[in-house]
Amino acid sequence: MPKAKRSRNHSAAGGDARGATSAPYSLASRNNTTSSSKSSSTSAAASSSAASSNLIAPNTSLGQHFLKNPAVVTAIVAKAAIQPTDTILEIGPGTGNMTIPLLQQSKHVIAIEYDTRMIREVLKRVENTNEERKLQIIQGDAIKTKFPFFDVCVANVPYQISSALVFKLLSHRPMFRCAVMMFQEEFALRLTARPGEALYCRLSVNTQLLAKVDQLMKVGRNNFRPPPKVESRVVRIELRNPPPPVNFTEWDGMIRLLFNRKNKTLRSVLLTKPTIKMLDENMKTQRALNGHNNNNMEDGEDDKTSEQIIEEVVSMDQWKDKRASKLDLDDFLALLAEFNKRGVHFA
Ligand SMILES: C[S@@+](CC[C@H](N)C(=O)[O-])C[C@H]1O[C@@H](n2cnc3c(N)ncnc32)[C@H](O)[C@@H]1O
Repeated sequence: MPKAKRSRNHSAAGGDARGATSAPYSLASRNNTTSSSKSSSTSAAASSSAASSNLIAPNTSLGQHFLKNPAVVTAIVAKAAIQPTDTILEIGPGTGNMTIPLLQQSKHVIAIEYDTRMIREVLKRVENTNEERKLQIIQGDAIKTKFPFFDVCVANVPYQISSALVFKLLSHRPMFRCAVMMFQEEFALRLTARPGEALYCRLSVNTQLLAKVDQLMKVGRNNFRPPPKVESRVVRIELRNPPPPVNFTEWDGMIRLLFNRKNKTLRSVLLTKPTIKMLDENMKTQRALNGHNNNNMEDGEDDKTSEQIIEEVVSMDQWKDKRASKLDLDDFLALLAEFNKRGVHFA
């Protein structure tokens, strides 16, 4: 998987600035032409310029490791199960190795690419083909760009933006059908890691709370040009619909705290001075917002400090000596409900 530094150095991109704004590119609009004037073109023409695209010097600081094995491209696109009516969002099309088959199978592809050299290459590959009118390219940083409506997302992106991209997709609305994404192997395995596994982390629980993730295939480093240092994997992400009935800010506040030291007991993570101070402040704010005698709180709870409440909760048989690294989603949901019921809030 691409392992580049997520550089803010715009000149390193070999293109225009990675600005906060993003700009749409489209050959159809640029040339002011319509698809009907391209009727003699074929899909084969789109693929034929693949060889020339391979001459572009990859900028590895932008994670430019291009998929060079057509069988892998075909397999990834097949896993996306694209319908002819679909709008596809492709993040980081690079020289267009996946963009071309995506265009051939869908109604519309919107690609977000940071490097203008890549954009020119993709546009060149579709010029005068049947696919040209179906492609829209937005130049910019995918993390800063507002995503358009889409049915399916396909992406092979640098490792540095993987986490931000997953979180962006998890909160994207309206819900999309699925995202088929290539990641560095370890990152992909974190997404599906289970309690007790070494890679189980905040990313695992947040992702699994909001989505179903399937490991689809392993992709060896030699399928890329240039080969990255590590192996890659392709996963499918499907958002849970409806989403779980939990306040995500509250949830993530607790998960972040517990996974800071996931192998320590809940007691030793939560009963530290800075944590108690923070939870006391949250409690004061909540009490002020709700009125001191909060009807949702159990009798007598509103006189206790957060330290007392934490002490009581982590002493319960259910939570005694438990560590985040071994708890599953249901455990975390029950723990959060217990704290919230007693007036302890993490947001
Ligand atoms: C690993 S290459 C993949 C290229 C192509 N999809 C393929 O599989 O051959 C990643 C692509 O993402 C682009 N990229 C890197 N950071 C980006 C960002 N923040 N936003 C949008 N595109 C980015 C790179 O310029 C590069 O073209």
